[in-house]
Amino acid sequence: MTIGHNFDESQPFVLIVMGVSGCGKTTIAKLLSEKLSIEFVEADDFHSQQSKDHMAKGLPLTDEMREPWIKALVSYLSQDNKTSKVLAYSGLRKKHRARFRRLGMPCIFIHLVVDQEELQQRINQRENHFMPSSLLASQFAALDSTSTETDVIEIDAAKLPQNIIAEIYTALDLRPR
Ligand SMILES: Nc1ncnc2c1ncn2[C@@H]1O[C@H](COP(=O)(O)OP(=O)(O)O)[C@@H](O)[C@H]1O
Ligand SMILES: O=C(O)[C@H](O)[C@@H](O)[C@H](O)[C@H](O)COP(=O)(O)O
Repeated sequence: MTIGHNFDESQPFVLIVMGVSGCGKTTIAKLLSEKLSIEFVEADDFHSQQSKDHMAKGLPLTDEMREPWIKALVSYLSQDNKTSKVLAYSGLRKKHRARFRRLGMPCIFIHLVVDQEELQQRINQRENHFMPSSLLASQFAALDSTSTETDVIEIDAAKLPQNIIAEIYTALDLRPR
């Protein structure tokens, strides 16, 4: 999908790299922030210790538990609408994605799509992270489809990071830097 003609990179914007655990949100969002020279925001840094402990035990968050997390994220982003940011955030729930669209800054979602088998391997290889791969099934169960949302670019993310970045650049019609 190409939404480049609706996207003006000369004005402050928020790019939200989303998807289930292990799809590459942090990896791709960090690369984008470096290439675009804009702030990187990691949604995992906004979880309470209680939520992280809960997930580390193999228990999924409920929407009720996600609520303070979403509030903290939206509150952080709404403090500054003058500088662009790239956020790594799972964005599984449609009603939560809608909250970011009300920030008052153009907001584009990049949904990284990877199959469960590949994700399982990635998560098992990842070190120093609270999220176990046993939560993958519940991640897919919580994921509300993005296919009807016109500001979401769905990217097949089972490829090399540099190829994913190239696809995002094409979809958003970003200037090469
Ligand atoms: N495109 C990719 N191909 C292969 N491995 C990847 C890719 N993107 C990320 N990874 C690896 O998969 C693991 C999960 O990536 P991460 O960026 O932490 O995902 P997320 O933030 O979505 O949970 C990490 O070990 C990372 O190095
Ligand atoms: O890097 C990851 O594995 C995910 O980003 C993960 O840490 C995420 O924060 C949780 O999945 C909690 O949120 P959700 O249950 O809403 O995805």
